[in-house]
Amino acid sequence: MSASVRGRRTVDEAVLDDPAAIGENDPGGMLRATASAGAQVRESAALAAEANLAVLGEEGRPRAVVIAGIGTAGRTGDVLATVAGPRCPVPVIAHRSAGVPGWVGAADVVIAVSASGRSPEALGAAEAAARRGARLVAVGAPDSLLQSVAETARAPFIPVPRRAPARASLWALTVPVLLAARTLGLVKVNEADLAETAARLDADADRCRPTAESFVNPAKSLALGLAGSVPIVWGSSPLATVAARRFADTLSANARYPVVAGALGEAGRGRVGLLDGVFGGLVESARDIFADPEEESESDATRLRLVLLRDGGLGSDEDTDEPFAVEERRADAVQTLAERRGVRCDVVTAEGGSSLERLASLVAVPDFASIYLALAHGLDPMAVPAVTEMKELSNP
Ligand SMILES: O=P(O)(O)OC[C@H]1O[C@](O)(CO)[C@@H](O)[C@@H]1O
Repeated sequence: MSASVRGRRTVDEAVLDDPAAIGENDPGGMLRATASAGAQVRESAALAAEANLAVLGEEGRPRAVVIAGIGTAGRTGDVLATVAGPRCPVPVIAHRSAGVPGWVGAADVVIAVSASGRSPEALGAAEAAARRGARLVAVGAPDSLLQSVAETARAPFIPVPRRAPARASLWALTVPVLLAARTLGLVKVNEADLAETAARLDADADRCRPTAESFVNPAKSLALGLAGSVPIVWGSSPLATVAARRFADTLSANARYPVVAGALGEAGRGRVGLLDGVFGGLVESARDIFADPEEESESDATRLRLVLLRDGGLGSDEDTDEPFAVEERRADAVQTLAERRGVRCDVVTAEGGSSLERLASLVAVPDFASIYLALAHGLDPMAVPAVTEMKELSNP
């Protein structure tokens, strides 16, 4: 095994109630970076206001919008698509490979996003957009390659200060993307929505702070519930599904857990079968509820743990693909299924008036939970040796 892989196979719960141990296990300050989510919203809104986004709107409504980027930068495209909603008059497409789709031309807008300002995917897309005469806007680190490509193309650039790793910059990258789309008339995000989203992220960061003990800290208790399990994260609505996929991103990169994540509507037609299987109903039915947990070998068995992200449904039915009642019935049904099989289920329910705030309320606690789960395993949530080695081995 590589010397760079460290950590404990089982969790040490005590670490989570020891702020000093938390600090030692998080030398890069991933918790602090994540707690800046609300500040990121405010800062990026101010930076976007300084950029000349108005030029984007001068040529009117585009034929399509492509958001080009990879990893967290790519996730911002999914956020825009869900905030724009099914009534958005033009297609909003998250594009995750280098360049742009073959059909992109002068009638379209490309938003190239890269936290470092140097991913080949975002750079390739920005260059291709400029070559094809598409309107371009770029979002990423100041003084980066992406900035110079945008400047050469005379395209607006929003300089987002870099916080490594990129996954700690979700909100800093997302807000400029949303505000560019607002200039194009595709989303209705207003100043109050941004302020309320930032306030919600601040409040959740406070509830999830390292000094709040596990029994009052929703992120620590979610993390401990997931310990040793195979998490399944399903979102009840398109918006909740973006949050579910984000949780899979952070659980994988921060805590290094394998995750099944997706939309409950889709999962209900196939993947829900997981609840019946080896890691679901079969292992739970073999559990002897009277056995001493210390001695019971079955307690070591790997189990599923369902995390259901429920959209509070405060948006009007007009803004959703499916009636809210259908999503609610489906979410109730999967909870019943899990209960019947003894599969544990955590539920996070969205709060807030705007879709952006509801999304924030489904992302914040899981973001922190992924970090606490890493810390309880003795893993540094920030430094991921496999990602670094992957880059070393695959770069020419
Ligand atoms: O946003 P960037 O800097 O383009 O990076 C893209 C992705 O690549 C990574 O840096 C991993 O190589 C991720 O952390 C990130 O989301």
